[in-house]
Amino acid sequence: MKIFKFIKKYIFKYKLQLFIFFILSILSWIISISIPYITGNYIDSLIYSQNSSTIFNFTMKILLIGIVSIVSSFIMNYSYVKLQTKSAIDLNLDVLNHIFKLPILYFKDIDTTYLNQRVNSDSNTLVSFILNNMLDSIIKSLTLIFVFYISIRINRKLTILLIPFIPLYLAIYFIFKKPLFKSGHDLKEKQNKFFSKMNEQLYNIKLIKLNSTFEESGEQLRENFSTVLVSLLKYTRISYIFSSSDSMTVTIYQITIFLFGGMEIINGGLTIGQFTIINSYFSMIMECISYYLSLGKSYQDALVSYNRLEKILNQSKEANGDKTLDTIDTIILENVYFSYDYTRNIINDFNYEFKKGSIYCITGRNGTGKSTFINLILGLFNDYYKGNIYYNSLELRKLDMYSVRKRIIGISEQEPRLINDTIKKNVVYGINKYNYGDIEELLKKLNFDLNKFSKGINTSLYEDANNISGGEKLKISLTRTFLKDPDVIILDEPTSVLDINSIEKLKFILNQIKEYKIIIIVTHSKEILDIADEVISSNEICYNLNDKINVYQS
Ligand SMILES: Nc1ncnc2c1ncn2[C@@H]1O[C@H](COP(=O)(O)OP(=O)(O)OP(=O)(O)O)[C@@H](O)[C@H]1O
Repeated sequence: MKIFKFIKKYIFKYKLQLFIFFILSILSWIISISIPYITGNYIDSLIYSQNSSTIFNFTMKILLIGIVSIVSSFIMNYSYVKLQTKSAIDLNLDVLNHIFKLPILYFKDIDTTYLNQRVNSDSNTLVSFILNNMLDSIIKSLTLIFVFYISIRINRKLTILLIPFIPLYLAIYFIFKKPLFKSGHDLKEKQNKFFSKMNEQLYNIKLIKLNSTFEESGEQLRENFSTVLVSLLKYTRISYIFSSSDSMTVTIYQITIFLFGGMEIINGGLTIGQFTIINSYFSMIMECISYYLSLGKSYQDALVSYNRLEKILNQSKEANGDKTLDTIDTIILENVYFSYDYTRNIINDFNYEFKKGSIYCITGRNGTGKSTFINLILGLFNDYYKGNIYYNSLELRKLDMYSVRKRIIGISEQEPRLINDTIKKNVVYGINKYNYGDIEELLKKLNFDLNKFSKGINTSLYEDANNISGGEKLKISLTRTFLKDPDVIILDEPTSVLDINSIEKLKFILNQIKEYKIIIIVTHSKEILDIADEVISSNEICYNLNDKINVYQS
């Protein structure tokens, strides 16, 4: 029931498809349940009346039913596929949307390919489970009632013989419930991890080539696969024992029907037509019961998926306030502390004021917290710091930083990533309003030679392809930052991959625009320090890296 509650909003969104699917499922059920009855009566009328019009009527009926059945099952399947795919993708995107808003440190120990795989397969499993069973479970119950009723009316003794098999089925399900859930869960986890490992190998193709670690990579995959195989075999063993109990029961049923049904015909308690009706209806009863058995199994599979999605959705989103700003004039830090793991402070009682109209350079040794500091003032660590950070007079935790970052902060990262799209799309990524002419002008100002690219600004770029250099990537990211024309500009190591000439161009642009902006630059390079109004050493941010006594606890 909790799975249904969780999924219903995704499938009820597509009411028309759902309606068509339901109506046609019911039609196909009526057809399947009436055919044995019509056939049994046909056999008896052939035996007792020998009238040729009976044959004509029966064949016409079967032809009509056949045509209706073919057309309706096509439309039913078509609606099902549409409904299933759309609902599953909606669920998938909702979960992804939640993941996007989890604290950045959640991703520290998470394999994102694995996570993606997991969300996708779990969303599909859940939607399919509900769609396949929501109506089927009702139809199968109706079938059981209807078929029992007709069978009892035809032959009470034979029908009563079937009843003890029902508790037997239930007992089998309850015995296998836990092992099936556990082995199913284990298998899904291992499969997702294995595929993510495969993906990682392709992602690191350059690293593998440069170090010629082809054999080691293959070996790693094989090792990983062997754990998948162990889980798969265990799951197969348990599933097989579970399903073979089903076939065993079918065999016992059939023996019972043929033995007692045959005797009843000989003794005149059943006509041949009635025997075929009962025989077909008993097969339906078997189908229904084995459906309920497999429902138990697929419910356990769906429960695994539900628990895994719920675990993600129960993760709290990162703190993000609701106040917004139209301009930023100052960023003030008051007694700010930050630690990743509460064993060592990366930022230690830091106080500072950043004002519009100045360029600030943050320098310092590797690993001393410069990038951490940038992430902190951008609002990525809102759940983890102590002290106060004010934008104008509003504390960072109260601000809707999604909106502030989107509109009035521009960031160029140390290792900018590209989206797989054209140069133009990469430059305007995340920017709603821009002037097309400004793009080319900015690229030119940064010494970015568009003529080198076959289709100019419309050339497609790929993050992992080598059709663009590190410096060119950085220039795209810088162009995006300047095109946005934000109040705060943050550049993390902007000069590390730029040539001297391009550094001079960048400095020129920064000096030109600084009057109305707060510009913060993280740098190791001395070449850019001369444009700084203030230089902050990372030692000031964390004045004693080994200070374990003073570690703050949140
Ligand atoms: N997600 C994280 N979890 C735990 N520790 C982290 C995390 N990110 C960074 N650190 C640690 O925090 C310290 C500061 O890292 P940070 O990246 O801020 O340094 P940095 O000054 O920018 O270095 P660099 O000059 O090399 O870019 C490092 O010791 C690093 O190992």
